[in-house]
Amino acid sequence: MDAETDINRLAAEEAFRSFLAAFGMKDNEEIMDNTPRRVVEAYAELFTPKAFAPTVFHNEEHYDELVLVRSIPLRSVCEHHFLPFVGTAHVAYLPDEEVIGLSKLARVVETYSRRPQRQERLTVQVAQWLEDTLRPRGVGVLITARHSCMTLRGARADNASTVTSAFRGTLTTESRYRADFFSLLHLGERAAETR
Ligand SMILES: Nc1nc2c(ncn2[C@@H]2O[C@H](COP(=O)(O)OP(=O)(O)OP(=O)(O)O)[C@@H](O)[C@H]2O)c(=O)[nH]1
Ligand SMILES: [Zn+2]
Repeated sequence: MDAETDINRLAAEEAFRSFLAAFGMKDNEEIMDNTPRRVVEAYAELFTPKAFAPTVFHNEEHYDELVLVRSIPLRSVCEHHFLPFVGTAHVAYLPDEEVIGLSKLARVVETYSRRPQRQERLTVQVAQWLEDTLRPRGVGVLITARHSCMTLRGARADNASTVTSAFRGTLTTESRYRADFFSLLHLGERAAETR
């Protein structure tokens, strides 16, 4: 997957300097001199995906149960307030002819997180990427996240978290695989509780 961010840093810094001035911060030298550069660098980092190759292997063992990578850390920025949302993604698929390098499931979550996002879109993009890249028999993605725009400000709903999911193929059509997906997730939660 290609990295495709093109940022005009100087223009962004100038714009943020104007933003700070409009907030009445003109007299603070440190803020006016250095903060715009730091903020631009911070958002540039948050919005620059790393390119990666989706390594796949022939499924010579005919492995035909779910592969689930649990608890992939997720950090993104909401497109509405440009504030972070942070959480966890669980990504599963039912292989057909090929299996994918496990780390690629974490990398795809990271890639789609590195842009202004909406949790629903991120969830669907990860599921669709896996569907398009691997042509598996099924896909399941579940994301849980806390949005700081609704915990730190606004509604200030401190502990509220949002759960979204996307399914493809057999995870949509066959209840057995959907049930497996959730039971594997819960197994993980119970194991984590006993640690
Ligand atoms: N569906 C969805 N909504 C989101 C996401 N991230 C933030 N939002 C919401 O986007 C909405 C923007 O609503 P507005 O009414 O335009 O903004 P606002 O006045 O700042 O709203 P409040 O947050 O309620 O103060 C808010 O309800 C946010 O909670 C997301 O990933 N998905
Ligand atoms: Zn928001």
